[in-house]
Amino acid sequence: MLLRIGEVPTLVVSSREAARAVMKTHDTVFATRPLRPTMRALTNGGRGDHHGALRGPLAPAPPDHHHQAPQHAPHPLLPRHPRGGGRRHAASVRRGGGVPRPPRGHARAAVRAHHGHHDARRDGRPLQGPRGLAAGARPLHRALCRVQHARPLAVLSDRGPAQRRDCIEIRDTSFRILDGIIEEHLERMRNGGGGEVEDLLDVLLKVQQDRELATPLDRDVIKSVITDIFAGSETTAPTLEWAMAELVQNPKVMERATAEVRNAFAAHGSVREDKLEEAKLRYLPLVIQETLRLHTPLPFLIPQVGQEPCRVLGYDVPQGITVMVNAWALDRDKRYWPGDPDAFRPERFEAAAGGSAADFKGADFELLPFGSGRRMCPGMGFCLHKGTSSRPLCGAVHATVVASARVLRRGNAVAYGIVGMDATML
Ligand code: HEM
Repeated sequence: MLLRIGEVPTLVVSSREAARAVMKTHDTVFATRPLRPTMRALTNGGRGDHHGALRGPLAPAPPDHHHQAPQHAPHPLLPRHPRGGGRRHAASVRRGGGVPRPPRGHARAAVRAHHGHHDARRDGRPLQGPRGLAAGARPLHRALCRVQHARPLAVLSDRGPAQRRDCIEIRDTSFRILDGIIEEHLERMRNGGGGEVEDLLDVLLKVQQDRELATPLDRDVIKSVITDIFAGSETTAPTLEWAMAELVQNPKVMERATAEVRNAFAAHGSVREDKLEEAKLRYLPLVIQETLRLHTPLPFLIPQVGQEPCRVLGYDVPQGITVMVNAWALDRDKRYWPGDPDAFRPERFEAAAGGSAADFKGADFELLPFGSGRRMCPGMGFCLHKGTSSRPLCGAVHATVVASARVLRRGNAVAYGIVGMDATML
């Protein structure tokens, strides 16, 4: 379907075949995000992306960047891609070889960083070390929220100079706060770190000082990476909320999930995140998968733009056209989800009972909560927790749903949902 959004010709893709054509067959043609003037203002010219640090959620990358991206070199801050060893991660590479895996602590620091700003009680503290939210984190959080709110409009349209001025002000505010925090960190590092806990920014600054990086991380890139990681909570948090809401509204699903969790953790007396793997949960991952299907946080994924003319399912697609994959429609299409696509039914993924074998890792084009291809979500690995079942668990989401089963037992679901959601994402 061809739409005009304002003056932007936009191709909307709503079938599995068309999604495969765009995201797999012509992956390199559509590997770029549109960068209109408003988005350019908000993202400082899309800089976070051009340097291949952590791909910017709504920022474009030149296609050659993706062509050159090494196939097996995940970024030091990103966990490996669960299928394909990180091949989709655009990465900064050392000259003459792939990036060695960082010590485990670095990955943990990065993961914690993503969630830490939500709650000082947890030990995340992404940018503030052990001082938690004491100094600049609250203003930073506010500033980054403004960035997140400005992004969807900026990626879709240009509404003129006033919108651009707003975006520049929003960007400058967040960058100014980040500059202050970076200076504090550098000062601390110069003084030997004072034995404080290493956080995400420490990791980034250390990577920056690695002179062998072929694509250097400059300060603007670091600021963009941090902004991007915060953006990840815009998808994780609603997924959690929907998982809770569906559990509350579907007592049978709740009963089965709760029974599984109680049973698995009976020996421990309480739910423990560090025991998730050995708990061998099988039903709860299906609850999360069904939540991602029915409430996919980015219903049109993130727009891409064609770099050269091509043919998609026999149709000529001109260069420069914006493409949006309608994941929302795919998720509700009776061809792929027979019978009751609107119903919340985790059992539909029970392969042993004849259910769908589709998963959300980008190979099944009817289920694309994390997208697919070169621009697939690089944060998926942050959310995944490799379970012992054949399906991956969604780590952050999973841990919260598990924890909620405990709280729900006390009949406190709503209070938990409202008060505790962000605080317990990890
Ligand atoms: C439930 C959790 C999440 C969902 C459902 C999700 C979904 C998505 C989707 C659909 C895309 C666009 C993919 C495409 O166009 O093919 C995307 C891109 C992206 N996501 Fe996520 N995401 C999640 C969590 C995260 C987290 C935790 C992070 C960061 C730590 C993150 C960072 C990014 C980035 C940087 C991009 C842009 C990739 C690019 O443009 O190349 N996401 N995400």
